[in-house]
Amino acid sequence: MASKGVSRFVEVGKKIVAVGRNYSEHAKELGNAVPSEPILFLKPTTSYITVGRKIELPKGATELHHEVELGVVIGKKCKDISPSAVTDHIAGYTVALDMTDREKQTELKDKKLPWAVSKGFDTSCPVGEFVPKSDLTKDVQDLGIWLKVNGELKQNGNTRDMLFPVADLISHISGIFTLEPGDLVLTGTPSGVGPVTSGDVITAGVEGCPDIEFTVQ
Ligand SMILES: O=C(O)/C=C/C(=O)CC(=O)C(=O)O
Ligand SMILES: [Mg+2]
Repeated sequence: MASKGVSRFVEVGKKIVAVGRNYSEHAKELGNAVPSEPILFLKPTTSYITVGRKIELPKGATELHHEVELGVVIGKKCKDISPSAVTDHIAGYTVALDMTDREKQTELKDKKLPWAVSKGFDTSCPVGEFVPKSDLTKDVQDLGIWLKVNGELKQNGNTRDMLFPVADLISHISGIFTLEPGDLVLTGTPSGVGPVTSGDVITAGVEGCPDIEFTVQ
């Protein structure tokens, strides 16, 4: 468990819950309406990799997209908790990528099918070092969040622009899925998502967390 400080990396618990379209500019750049409640999906824990591993292109993928996200690591069981109780249930934070096979996702969306295949393939959830919440000196809703591909800035946002802030998200999720210690919540990506290909180097950061670097195999 990350909260026990065994590893400097996040050691993901039983699940990764991801939030979609949580920044209006990102919802709009993909031609989607701004949601009226959080859109949730799950990524398998086998999608999780830490620094040193490579992101693998899923078989047949022609449009693998980067999405940088603030990751929230759960510290205490959350079931039906109120927004005001959320901070007490968080262990800490990390930088995460929600790698997405965008062509596959579009195909699935068109057929009104779930996104799992496009979001949950092996290596689709690169994650950085664990930052205990006590080490984050800034407001979690005022953190710069950015991503570069081969040194070129592609995403540059701020967590203040989340449609549903972390406290509301975790409270909402806890009414549906019980969150357990070590579970990781990906809080959505700001605008600027785009393709990467074999050999590309992705660097990304969230203010207050160590930057990450991953190469696409
Ligand atoms: O609806 C779409 O076309 C795409 C949505 C996403 O990929 C959602 C996210 O994962 C996100 O906003 O972070
Ligand atoms: Mg995402």
